[in-house]
Amino acid sequence: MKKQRPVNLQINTISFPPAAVSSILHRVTGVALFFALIFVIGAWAVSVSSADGFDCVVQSLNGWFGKVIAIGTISALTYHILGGLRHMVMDLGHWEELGSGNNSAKAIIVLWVVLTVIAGVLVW
Ligand code: HEM
Repeated sequence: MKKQRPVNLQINTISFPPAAVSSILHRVTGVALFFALIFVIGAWAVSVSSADGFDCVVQSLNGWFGKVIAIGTISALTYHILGGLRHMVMDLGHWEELGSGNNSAKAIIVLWVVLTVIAGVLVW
C-alpha cells in the first residue's frame, strides 16, 4: 500500500478568504431571491385582487412572520446587488488582485450588514 495516501479535507478547519465568502454569499442570496420572489409575486397578486386581499397582505406584513420574510428578502436583494456591482467593477478590470479583491469583498459584507440592520429597524 502507498505510504503517502491522500488525506481527506477537513471542511471545518478550512478558513475561506473574504472573496470566497463573498462569492458563496452571492450565489446563496441569488437562490434565496428566486424563492423570495414567490412570496413577493404572491403578495402582489393577492394585494391587487381586491380590497380584502390588500388588507390581508397588509395584515400579513404587519405580523412577525411577514416582517421576517420582508427583512430577509430586502437583505438578500441588498447583498446580491452589492455583489453584482462588485462584479461589474471587476469586469471593468479593477479589484482583481488578491489584496483589493479581498478588501472589496470585506467592504460589501460590512456594508450589507449595516444596511440589513437599518432595513430591519425600519421594517420592524
Ligand atoms: C430577483 C432577482 C435576481 C435573482 C433571482 C438572481 C439570481 C441569481 C443567481 C441564482 C445567481 C447565481 C448563479 C450561479 O452562481 O450559478 C446569480 C448570479 C449573479 N447575479 Fe443575480 N439575481 C437577481 C438579481 C440580480 C441583480 C439586480 C444583479 C445586479 C446588481 C445581479 C447580478 C448577478 C451577477 C453579476 C451574478 C454572477 C455572479 C458570478 O459570476 O459569480 N443579480 N443571480
